Amino acid sequence: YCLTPRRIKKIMERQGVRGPKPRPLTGNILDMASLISKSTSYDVNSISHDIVGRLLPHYVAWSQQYGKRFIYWNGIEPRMCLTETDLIKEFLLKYSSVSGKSWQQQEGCKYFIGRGLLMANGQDWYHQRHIVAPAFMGDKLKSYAGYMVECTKEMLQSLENALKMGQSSDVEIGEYMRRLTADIISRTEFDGSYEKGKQIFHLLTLLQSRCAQASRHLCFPGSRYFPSKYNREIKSLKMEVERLLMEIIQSRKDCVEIGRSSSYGNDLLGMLLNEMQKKKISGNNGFGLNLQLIMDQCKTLFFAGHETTAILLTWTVMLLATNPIWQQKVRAEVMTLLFNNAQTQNPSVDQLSKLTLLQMVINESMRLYPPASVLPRMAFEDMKLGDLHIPKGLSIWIPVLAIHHSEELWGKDANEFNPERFASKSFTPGRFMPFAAGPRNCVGQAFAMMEAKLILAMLISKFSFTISENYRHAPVVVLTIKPKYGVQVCLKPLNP
Ligand code: HEM
Repeated sequence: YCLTPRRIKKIMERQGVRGPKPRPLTGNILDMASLISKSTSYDVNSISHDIVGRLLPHYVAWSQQYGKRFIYWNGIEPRMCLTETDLIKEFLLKYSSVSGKSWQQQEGCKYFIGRGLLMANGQDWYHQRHIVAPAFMGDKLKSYAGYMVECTKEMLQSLENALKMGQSSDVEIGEYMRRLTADIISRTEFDGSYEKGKQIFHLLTLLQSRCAQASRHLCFPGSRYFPSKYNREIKSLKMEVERLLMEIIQSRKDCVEIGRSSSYGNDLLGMLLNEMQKKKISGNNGFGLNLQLIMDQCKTLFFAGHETTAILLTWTVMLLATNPIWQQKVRAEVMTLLFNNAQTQNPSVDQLSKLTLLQMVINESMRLYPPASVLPRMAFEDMKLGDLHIPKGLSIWIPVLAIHHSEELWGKDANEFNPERFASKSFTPGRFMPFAAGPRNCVGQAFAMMEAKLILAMLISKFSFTISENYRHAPVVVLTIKPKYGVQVCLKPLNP
């Protein structure tokens, strides 16, 4: 904990990479916290997308002082900021097998999502990825569209009801999107046991917020053993989540064992259980899935798969509400291609890939407000990256938000909403990476895109919307980039 970071610091300093002076144990965490609390203490005056200084003030300050490459300390973990796109590409593509999630990241998520795909490393990650990835491809992926359409119809109905019953046409769309994406992932994972799934995910959301609060104290080793209020609550929530998950798993196993069913089911959980059974039969227990890992995977997919998409949808609605011309263009495209000019109520899922304007708007939304604002990865071996020697143990910190807003990479209008920039498909990889890149990119990318397009298309075909006078533009980072006070929009049914 002491000698390795010092060795890393020396190696980097010899290569001209410097940074702010760290304090014992907490490193630069307190400096970052103080800069962020100052920059986010006020709302943004107008709806400006120039948000890097607000959300990453430490990046702005240190890159101005120390240059593009600088090193800072997240507690006892040294992190090097990397913004050069060719080096990022090389790092994510070439070194994915010898880099991964650091001890600190794993420790922060241990009680919450455990060692599922998102937090796994090395061979363990490789085997998990090969089990999970097929669930998000081809026909399997298409089979989830039914859940998405069904849940979205319910959400649209509840929006209509809220408008009928309420005094005003204002709704906070973020809360609707959060509930909708949680419903969708809950059905995709647990199909028939979906109501119990919702209960599990409610507890998991509580667990996530407790872990986030406790992670502020996780800057030094051993802190998770303190019998603090957070740690006690975290343990009891974790036990309750796992008890409910075990109940679902056990009932599936019982059905197969007494011969009532020949498989564990077609949902995500069924697929993981079938895979575990296959491994058992072939006697390959080395990388087989055990029950703890299946539970961790269920939690991981819920965590990684609902909030990110809900945030993407919420910011996209805000952008369309403030850009009526684009809203109209997207509506026209959706009505023609997906709803056959209102002759059908059900969207034709096969046409989703033809919605180019909607895809451009979604891309622009993820460029301006990338749900994952930074990508941290640790080097597990010494490596050569361009002209740099990266020592084992150094974390590479990729500030996705800053790269997405860079004038050098996107031009003078980098902070403006202009979906037209995505009209040509040839944008350099390394400068647009909402889903990361390389072998360790987002496994649910295609699922998220299908879900986002279906939900936005169905919403825009039913309602027109403008931004409410009550909306206060105040993006903040709480794991993802969130609107602090939600996004209030005025909805108007298109066919009252
Ligand atoms: C707009 C929506 C989404 C965004 C922007 C997003 C973004 C990302 C990013 C940036 C990563 C890399 C994180 C890292 O390595 O530090 C990632 C990984 C991951 N995502 Fe997503 N994601 C989205 C939706 C989903 C969905 C819908 C699912 C599943 C249902 C999902 C499951 C995962 C998993 C399991 C990983 C870990 C992959 C691995 O390490 O091999 N994501 N996502």
